[in-house]
Amino acid sequence: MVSLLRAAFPGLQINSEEHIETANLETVIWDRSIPEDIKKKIEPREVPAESVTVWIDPLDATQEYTEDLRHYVTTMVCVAVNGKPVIGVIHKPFSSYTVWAMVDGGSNVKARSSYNEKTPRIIVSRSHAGKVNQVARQTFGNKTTIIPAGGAGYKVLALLDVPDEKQEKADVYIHVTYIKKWDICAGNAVLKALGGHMTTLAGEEISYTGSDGNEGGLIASINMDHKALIEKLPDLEKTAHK
Ligand SMILES: Nc1ncnc2c1ncn2[C@@H]1O[C@H](COP(=O)(O)O)[C@@H](OP(=O)(O)O)[C@H]1O
Ligand SMILES: [Mg+2]
Repeated sequence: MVSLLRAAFPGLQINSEEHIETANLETVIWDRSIPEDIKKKIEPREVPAESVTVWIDPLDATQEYTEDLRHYVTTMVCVAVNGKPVIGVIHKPFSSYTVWAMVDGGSNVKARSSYNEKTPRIIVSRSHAGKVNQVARQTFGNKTTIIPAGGAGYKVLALLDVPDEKQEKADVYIHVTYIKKWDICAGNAVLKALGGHMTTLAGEEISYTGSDGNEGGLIASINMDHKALIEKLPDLEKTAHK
């Protein structure tokens, strides 16, 4: 993917979790043909190459992959323009399922028809949990269901209408520890394109340019009052997280 994008669009800033020496990159040529089903749904837009940052996570849920929990694994690509997430692709390689969405441009996925705002099911990290269980219970009470799961891509898919029997469903995704932008940009773009939100725990938009880390934690929701969710979070948790 890195090689293909570098060859097709020289000059783009491409940040991938996989660090490959440029000299070792096999050149993959893309003929620039876009599948018809996608072409029908998108409006091409021209932007200066300098405004674009691409974030690639070749294997999200690495820890779970090593435990043979393959349903958590995704591969993600995100295109940000001026730091704003615009195109997100989340691919589940082991069920050959792909979600894509473009802000103001179309998608192949939608939100579910209802979400539980009062006692939401919260999906959280199973391997980088930090204090997330405590935060979720403090915010939504002891009755709230906490679903530990692997992968940031998987957890965003849990908020959507995804026809994959191994995909759990949740109402809110919360992460309290440090996380890399290639883990979250695609999910952020998909949610934004569908009218949802992914912000830091303080409610700030995450900028997908510059440094590769997000230190403010994250909360993601769709078809909910996102601002009200943030207001419910304990103040202490809204500050920097490492
Ligand atoms: N504190 C932390 N520091 C660095 N990366 C983190 C992190 N917490 C989560 N991540 C990364 O975010 C992704 C989702 O995490 P989780 O499954 O715990 O929710 C994983 O990506 P990778 O599997 O691509 O490394 C994980 O490594
Ligand atoms: Mg990842």
